[in-house]
Amino acid sequence: MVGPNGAGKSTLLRLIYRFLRPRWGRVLLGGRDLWALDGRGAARQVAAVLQEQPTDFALTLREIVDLGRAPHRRGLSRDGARDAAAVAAAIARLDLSHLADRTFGTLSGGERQRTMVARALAQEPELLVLDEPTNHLDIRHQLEVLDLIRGLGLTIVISLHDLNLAAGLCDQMVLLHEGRVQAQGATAETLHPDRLETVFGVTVRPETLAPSGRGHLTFHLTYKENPS
Ligand SMILES: Nc1ncnc2c1ncn2[C@@H]1O[C@H](COP(=O)(O)OP(=O)(O)OP(=O)(O)O)[C@@H](O)[C@H]1O
Repeated sequence: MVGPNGAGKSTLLRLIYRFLRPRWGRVLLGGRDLWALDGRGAARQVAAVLQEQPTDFALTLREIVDLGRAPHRRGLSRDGARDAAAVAAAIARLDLSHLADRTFGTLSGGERQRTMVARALAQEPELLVLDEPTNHLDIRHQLEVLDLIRGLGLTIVISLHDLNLAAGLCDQMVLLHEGRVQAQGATAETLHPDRLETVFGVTVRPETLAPSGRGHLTFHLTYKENPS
């Protein structure tokens, strides 16, 4: 999902992870209305990694990731070994094992972001919602998180500001503008330069990267006096 600032990306994602209840329409997952499930049932289906991070600064990284197991627990009963294995696997997958006993407050922005992705994975959802997950990440961790996302085998709904990154990652795209769906469908058609120029108010040039030969969009401010 892409669109300019204020287009409604976070709002649409909030509807999908049940933070906002739709005033009309429904959010269907596998044909089932998410609001027909109880909160715990919905949390077993949908996990979210948000731009806002938790303020549980005194908890350790492992404890934060363990919070992802809450929807799988019933009352006081819990399958400790199963939970611990899911938590450890998620932490290892995000390359955070060496930091597992550090308190959240002492982690860098990028380490916190990866912790939140690990918590979402520990939740073992069917659908993962990611709101700008590469914020705070250096280039290596951006590539790693995106690579991880590609390999998860889950349905993922993601908002990204980097249109080239989005084009390389997503099979289907929704382009939002002023609270409405401007276009949706296969990524290449949705991100057509003419449409992007209208929505973002910039000049868009399709270029070809050398030596890979891959397509790449560049963006330029549009000046009336200097059309080049
Ligand atoms: N709780 C709210 N109350 C009133 N207006 C809101 C609320 N949440 C969002 N908005 C408004 O709705 C519009 C869409 O906001 P949203 O956060 O969904 O945009 P976005 O596409 O995620 O933007 P960005 O790229 O800047 O993060 C904005 O104009 C925003 O100010």
